[in-house]
Amino acid sequence: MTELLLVPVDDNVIFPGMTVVVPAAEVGAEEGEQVLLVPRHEGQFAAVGTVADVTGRTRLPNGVTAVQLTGVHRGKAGTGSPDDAGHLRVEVTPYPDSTERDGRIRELESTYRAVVDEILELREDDGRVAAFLRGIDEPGALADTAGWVPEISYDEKVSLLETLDVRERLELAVGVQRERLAELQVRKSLREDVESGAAKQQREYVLRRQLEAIRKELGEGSGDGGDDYRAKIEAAGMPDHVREQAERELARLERTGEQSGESSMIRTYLDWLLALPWSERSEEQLDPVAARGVLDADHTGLEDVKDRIVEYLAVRKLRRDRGVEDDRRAGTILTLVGPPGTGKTSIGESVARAMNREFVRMSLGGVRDEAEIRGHRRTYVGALPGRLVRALRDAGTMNPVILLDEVDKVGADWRGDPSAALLEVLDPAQNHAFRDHYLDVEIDLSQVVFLATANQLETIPGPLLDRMEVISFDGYTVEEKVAIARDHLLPRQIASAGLTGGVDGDVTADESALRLVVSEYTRESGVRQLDRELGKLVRKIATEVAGGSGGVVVDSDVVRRHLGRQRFFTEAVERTAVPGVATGMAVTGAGGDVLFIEAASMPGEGLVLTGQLGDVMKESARIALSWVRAHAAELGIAEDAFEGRSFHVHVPAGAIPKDGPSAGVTMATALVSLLTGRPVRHTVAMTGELTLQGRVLPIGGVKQKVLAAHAAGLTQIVVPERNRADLDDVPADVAGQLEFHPSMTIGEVLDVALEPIAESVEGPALEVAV
Ligand SMILES: Nc1ncnc2c1ncn2[C@@H]1O[C@H](COP(=O)(O)OP(=O)(O)OP(=O)(O)O)[C@@H](O)[C@H]1O
Repeated sequence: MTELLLVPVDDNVIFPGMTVVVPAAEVGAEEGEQVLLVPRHEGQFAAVGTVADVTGRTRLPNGVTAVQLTGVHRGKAGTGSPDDAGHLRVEVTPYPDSTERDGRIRELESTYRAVVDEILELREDDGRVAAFLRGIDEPGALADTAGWVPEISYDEKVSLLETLDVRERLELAVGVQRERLAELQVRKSLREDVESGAAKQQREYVLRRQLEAIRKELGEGSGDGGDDYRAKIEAAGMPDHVREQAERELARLERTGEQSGESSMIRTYLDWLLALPWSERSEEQLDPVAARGVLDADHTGLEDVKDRIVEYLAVRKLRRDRGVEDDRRAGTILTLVGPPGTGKTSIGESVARAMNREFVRMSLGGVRDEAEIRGHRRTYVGALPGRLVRALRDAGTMNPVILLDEVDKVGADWRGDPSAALLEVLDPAQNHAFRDHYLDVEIDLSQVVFLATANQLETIPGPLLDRMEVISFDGYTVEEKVAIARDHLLPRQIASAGLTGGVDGDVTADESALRLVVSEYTRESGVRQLDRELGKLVRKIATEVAGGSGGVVVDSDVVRRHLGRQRFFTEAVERTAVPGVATGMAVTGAGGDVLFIEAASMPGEGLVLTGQLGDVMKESARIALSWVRAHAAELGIAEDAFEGRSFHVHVPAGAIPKDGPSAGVTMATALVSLLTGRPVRHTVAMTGELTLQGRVLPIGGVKQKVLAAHAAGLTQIVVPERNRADLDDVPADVAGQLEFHPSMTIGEVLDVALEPIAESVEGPALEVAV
C-alpha cells in the first residue's frame, strides 16, 4: 500500500495507457512520482481510479506550467489526509490487470477486434487506429480501448474503469463497440438511401424531360403508348386467347403510372408477345422431286441421307393430302448423327430450303437449365422467354424448320431437366399448346418441323432418343471429299476471296491437287479442316492475283508451296517399324481415326496402363495380357519372358476412343509383337473385342473406322467375323482398294498382322515421306 496524491479528473476518465497534461498547480507532484487520477462528476468520485506516472513537465502555450501524466494501472483510494500544500494524499491499493487468458477471454478478444475492424471500415479509417490496436496484446488493455472512444458517455467510461475483472470488462467493451457499430450502420444506410434516392429522382426527371422533348420533336405527343400498343395488338393476328392476355396486360399498363418500374416490365412483356409472328407462315412445299433437286444442288454425296429425307417429306405430303393428322409417329424427329463437319447442319438448312420454310438453328450444347428452353417466370428479375420463343421470333414464321443442334450435349442438373421440356416440345399430343414460362400463353408449335443433330447417340437422353429417327453420317471417303471440295468448298472460298473460278477465271484446281490437300493436310471424318485449308490456299492465291499475276492453276506444287510441309503422312510405316506397336481403328469424339497402341516390358511385375483409359479399356488390356501369357508356348514366347517382368500398354492421347472393348485385339497384337520381336505389318489396321478364350467379338462403328484406315493409307483391314455384314456399308470405291480379313480368333488376327519371323531380322524396307 502506498500513499499517493489524489488528482480529481472532472467529467472524464483517464485509463491506463492514456496520457494527460494537467496544470502543475493542480497536481503538486514531481517528475518520477506517482499520483492517483480519480474521475469526478458533480462532486462525486468514482470508486476506482488510475495510478499514473508523472512523465514530464512542459510549459503550455499560455505560459502555465503543466505536468504530463501517464496512466499505469487501476487503483482504489483508501483513507487520506491533506498535505502541507493542501493536496489530498490517500492510501492506494493497486489493481494491475491480470494477463491470464482462458478460452472465453480469447474468444472475447477476437470478437472485440472483429467488431472494431468493422467500425473502422465503415469510418474509412486510415489504418492508424488499426495499427494501434494491433500493438495491444493484453486483454485488459484491449478492453480499455473502448474507453478511448469519444462518443461513449461518462457513465459508460466509469463502468469500464470500475470493472476490475478482465473478462467482465471485455464483455462490457464488446457490448459498447457493438452498439456503436449498429448505430454507424444505420446511419450509413440512411445516408445512402437519401443519396441514391435523390440521384435517381434527379436522373429520372432529366430523362423524362428529354423524352418529352424528343416526342414533341417527333410529333408524337406525350401519350403513354397505350394507343400504340392497341393498334399493334390489333394488327398482330394473335389467336384469341393471346389477344385477350395482351389486352389484359395493356389495361394494366394504362392503370399503372408511367413512373412505376412495373410499367416498363409490362412493356417488355407486350413487346415480346408482339414479337412472335402469330399470323405468319410460309407456304409449305412438299414436292419430293423438287426437294431432291434442292438437296442435290447443295450437297455432294450423302445419298442415303437424302433418300431418307425425301421419304420423310413424301410421307408428310401423303399424310397431309389424305388428312391423316393424329398419328403419334408424326412426332418422330429426324436426327442427324455423325462426326463434326459432315454437313449435318447444312443439310438441315437445305431441308428448310427444300420445304420452302424458314430455318433457325437452336444450339443446345451445354444447356443445363429447363428455363433456357422454356423461359423464366415473370416474377424473376430480368426474366426472358426461352429459346423456343426466341427461335420463332428469329424465324419470323410459325412454321419454320428448327434445328435442335447438339442434342447429345444437353445436361440436367438441379435447375430442372431441359430434356423434359424438349420432350414436350416434340410431342405432337402436347406441342400445340406449348407454354413458355415467361409469355405464359399457349403457343402452337405443331406446325414447326423439328430436326436434331448430334455427334453421338450414347449421350442423348433415352426418352428423347425414343422419339428420334436416326440418320447416320459416317464421314466421307477421300473421293467424296475431293468432290465436295471441287463442287462446293472451293467455289465458295474462291467467291468469298473476291476471285472468280472456272476455266476463264482466276483459279482452277485439278483433282490431284485437291486429293493431295485431302489426304496429306487433313485427317478428319468431315470436311471442316479441308474447308479451312482450302481457304488458306485461296487467300494465298488471292494475294498473288492482287499482286498482278495471271490466272492460277492449282496443282500439287502450288499446294505444297502455299500450305507448307504436309501435315499428315502415312504414319503407320514409321510407327510399326519396331516390335510392340500395333495399328488400331477407333471411333473418337471427332469420328473415325487410327491409333497406335504401344506395349513395352521392363523388370518388375504387374501391368501399367496409360492414356486416360476408361474401365472397359483397362479390362481389355488385362484380358489381352492374360491371353498372351496363357498361350506363350504356342506363340513361341520364351518361358521366362514373364518372369520378373512388368508390362506397360499405352494408348496415345488425342486418339483416345470412346471407352469400349474394341481395342482388345490391337492390345494383344502389340503385346505378342513385343514378346516375339515380330513387328506388325505397316499395312494392317485392326479392331475387335477379345475374350479370354481368344475369340474376336463384334464391335461398332465399322464404316467410320474403315474410312479412317483408308484415309490413313492402310490397306489390310482386320475386323471381327461377325461384323462382316457391316462391310457392305463401306462405299465400293473404298472397299475396292482394301483387303478385308474378317477373323473369328486372335490367332487369325496375328497371322495377318505380324511380319514373318525371318523377315523381321532385317526389318521391312522403310521409306518414310517427311
Ligand atoms: N456433302 C456435302 N456437300 C457439300 N458441302 C458439305 C457437305 N458436307 C459438309 N459440307 C460443308 O461443310 C461445312 C461443315 O458442315 P456442317 O457445319 O453442316 O457440319 P456439321 O455436321 O453440322 O458439324 P457439327 O457437328 O460440328 O455441327 C459446311 O460448310 C457444309 O456446307
